[in-house]
Amino acid sequence: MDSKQWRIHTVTKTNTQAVDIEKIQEAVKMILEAVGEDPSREGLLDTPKRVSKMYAEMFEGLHMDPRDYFETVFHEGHNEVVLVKDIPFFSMCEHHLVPFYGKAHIAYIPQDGVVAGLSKLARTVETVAKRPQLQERITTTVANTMMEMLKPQGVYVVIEAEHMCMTMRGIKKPGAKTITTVAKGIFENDDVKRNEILSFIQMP
Ligand SMILES: Nc1nc2c(ncn2[C@@H]2O[C@H](COP(=O)(O)OP(=O)(O)OP(=O)(O)O)[C@@H](O)[C@H]2O)c(=O)[nH]1
Ligand SMILES: [Zn+2]
Repeated sequence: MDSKQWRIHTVTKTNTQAVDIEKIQEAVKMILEAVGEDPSREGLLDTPKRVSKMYAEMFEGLHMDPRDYFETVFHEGHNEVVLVKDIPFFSMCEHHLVPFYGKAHIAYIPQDGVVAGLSKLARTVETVAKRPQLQERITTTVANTMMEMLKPQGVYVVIEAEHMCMTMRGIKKPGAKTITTVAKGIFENDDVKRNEILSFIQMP
């Protein structure tokens, strides 16, 4: 691969990865031609470039590791529920490459009082969502990352989303919501605790 074909796309302060911008541009041009458009008409001239930048941004999570966010933790002696709810996210369905979007809710119960910075939960969702994805996999990856890095007593992740592949094409059911949950640790067998979290999530 000619090194000029690769542009460095900075995704974090410490982690840089190459995204093949030129290849995305060629592919977008080919798609435009294939659907019967003229990529050389004025309005479309910069479209491959714009789309390549957009894809680099929308898929930047491929080059990031959400585990990095849990390198800093706090010993606060708090061993009760922590819930960050209504975390908005946008992702791309890996089957159709169209968006799905919604809200993630992450609850955990710390072990030995070890808590994470609240923003790190939202950062984890953001990073994992910015990959070609399935909703189930986002839910599981967020839960597994928290369990591995924070070693809490338990994690409960709830994600609700609308999939554009069910809205604008195919079955065309706008408004249909998909809810996925993953319960780990103490939440696995404790429906009282899970219901407590669900009631907090439903609070306005
Ligand atoms: N489980 C799961 N399925 C998804 C997700 N996003 C999209 N899908 C589904 O992926 C499936 C792909 O089905 P296929 O039959 O291979 O593709 P298709 O012919 O385009 O399917 P239709 O959408 O039914 O027209 C569809 O049923 C989508 O609704 C997701 O996050 N999780
Ligand atoms: Zn889809």
